Amino acid sequence: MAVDEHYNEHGGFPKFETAKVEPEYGELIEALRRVQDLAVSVDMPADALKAALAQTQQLVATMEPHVVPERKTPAGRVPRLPGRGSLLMLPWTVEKFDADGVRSRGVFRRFHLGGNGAAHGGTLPLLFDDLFGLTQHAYGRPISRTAYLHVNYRKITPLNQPLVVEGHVDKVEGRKTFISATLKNEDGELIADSDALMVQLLPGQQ
Ligand SMILES: CCCCCCCCCC(=O)SCCNC(=O)CCNC(=O)[C@H](O)C(C)(C)COP(=O)(O)OP(=O)(O)OC[C@H]1O[C@@H](n2cnc3c(N)ncnc32)[C@H](O)[C@@H]1OP(=O)(O)O
Repeated sequence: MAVDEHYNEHGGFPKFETAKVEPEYGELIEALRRVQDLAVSVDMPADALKAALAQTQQLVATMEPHVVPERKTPAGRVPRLPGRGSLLMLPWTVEKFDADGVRSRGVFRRFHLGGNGAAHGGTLPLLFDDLFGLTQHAYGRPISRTAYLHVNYRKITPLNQPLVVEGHVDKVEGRKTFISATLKNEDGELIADSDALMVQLLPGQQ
């Protein structure tokens, strides 16, 4: 791989910068994920519901004064944390980040449930799309936008079982980066695969 001569030209994208956070930040994000797990799992009596509502309203009041613009929040900018500290991203951990590919490991959790014990189909493109962004970044390509993303669902995606996703750049043609990835279980069985086209932004493009 040769680092692209236009690497620093990210169209309208600013340069990605990692964030430094207090130790409690990662714990807070994990606690909020646990709340999400519970929110889709519980069936509470009225008094428990009222207590949970009051506590949640209190939490909102604590957090609300600290809202900042997109690139000021550490969410999504702490690579060592699962999901880079973003509540949107799958809470997976990157274990390989090289020009020849990116690998990430984790589980789909209760709050990713679609039905009948399987992860919601829409959570897989989220996993793949984020991996593709990292993959083209690791390859040395400027930050690009996904033009298309195709997923083949080969097997049911289980919850709470360690899985591994791995992607690599297949080819580059001008502004276009073609990337593919597989999602497997720890026995090496293929659960899904995906391929995508990412297009480098032109100056001023968002
Ligand atoms: C470390 C942190 C990393 C963070 C990374 C963040 C990455 C975020 C990735 C995303 O998820 S972005 C969100 C989802 N994607 C979008 O919202 C993209 C919306 N679409 C667009 O903005 C534009 O359509 C796009 C920039 C992708 C392309 O528009 P352009 O007008 O700049 O390009 P154009 O349409 O001229 O296409 C350029 C080339 O790509 C080809 N192309 C574009 N869309 C295509 C498509 N859908 N299928 C096949 N080919 C396509 C097109 O044919 C052409 O090929 P050639 O150069 O060979 O002629």
